[in-house]
Amino acid sequence: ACSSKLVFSQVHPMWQEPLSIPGGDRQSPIDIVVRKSMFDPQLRPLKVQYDPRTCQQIWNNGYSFLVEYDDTTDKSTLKGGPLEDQFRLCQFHFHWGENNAWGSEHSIDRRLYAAELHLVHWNSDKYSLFEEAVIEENGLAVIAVFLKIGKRHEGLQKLVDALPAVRHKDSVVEFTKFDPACLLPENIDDYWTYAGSLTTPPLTEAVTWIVMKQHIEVSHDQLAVFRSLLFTSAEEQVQRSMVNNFRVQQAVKGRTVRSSFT
Ligand SMILES: C[C@H](CNC(=O)c1ccc(S(N)(=O)=O)cc1)Cn1ccc2ccccc21
Ligand SMILES: [Zn+2]
Repeated sequence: ACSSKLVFSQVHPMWQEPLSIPGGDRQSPIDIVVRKSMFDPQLRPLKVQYDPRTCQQIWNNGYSFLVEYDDTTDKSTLKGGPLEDQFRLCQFHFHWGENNAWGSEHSIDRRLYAAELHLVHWNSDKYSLFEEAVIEENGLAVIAVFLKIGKRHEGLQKLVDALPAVRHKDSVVEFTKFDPACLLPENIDDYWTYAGSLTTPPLTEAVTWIVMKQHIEVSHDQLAVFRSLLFTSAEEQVQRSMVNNFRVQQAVKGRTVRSSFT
């Protein structure tokens, strides 16, 4: 689905930032300054209901690898938290660095993590397709979870084992019965939320971001397999490792980041 043309510079950041962005006052990612975030007692607990049977395939689209879900019915849904409507899971993907020192898109008081998981949902109460929702300001909700290097993540291993099959851009492999809830931290009640955008083109300002306070741990070797993926397709002469596929941080521009916890 991501047909947008990306322009790569030799050194990261991964793509040429466009000269102007529609609106441009609610871009993502950002640094979350904890002491400037506002506790909002009206934020409710998140309600996550994922059905592993809706898992379909893994796809290397040249900027990350996506695990895609059947979003033609309300089987894997997200509601509650800052959300007024019900949202449908359509895919999840990650962003990571060339080493463990950086790789996440968001940061907490400037602290970067080795990688960041994005679970992408669209507003199925208001729209009938992802493509419609992606251009609307209340169209998308993305849960972000930081990955820290530590103990091996058993649930992630099934995904890691499938990655060599999608090494090159545009490769797809069947991938079923994966429950993305296994990638969430134990505590999903503590999060920050703010109004933002997609972090890759078309950078549309359609995303309600929900950034988890608690990270998950993955092993060094598991993350190393992410770095064995390639940005380039099998035909290209020069192969380039898929690393540093994160966007540079954007100005907060007067936005308020709310927290669900004190
Ligand atoms: C957006 C879509 C491709 N991009 C995404 O789906 C996407 C999802 C999440 C993130 S992140 N990292 O913020 O979580 C980034 C990109 C394709 N597509 C659909 C309609 C459409 C119109 C113009 C160009 C591309 C278009
Ligand atoms: Zn992302």
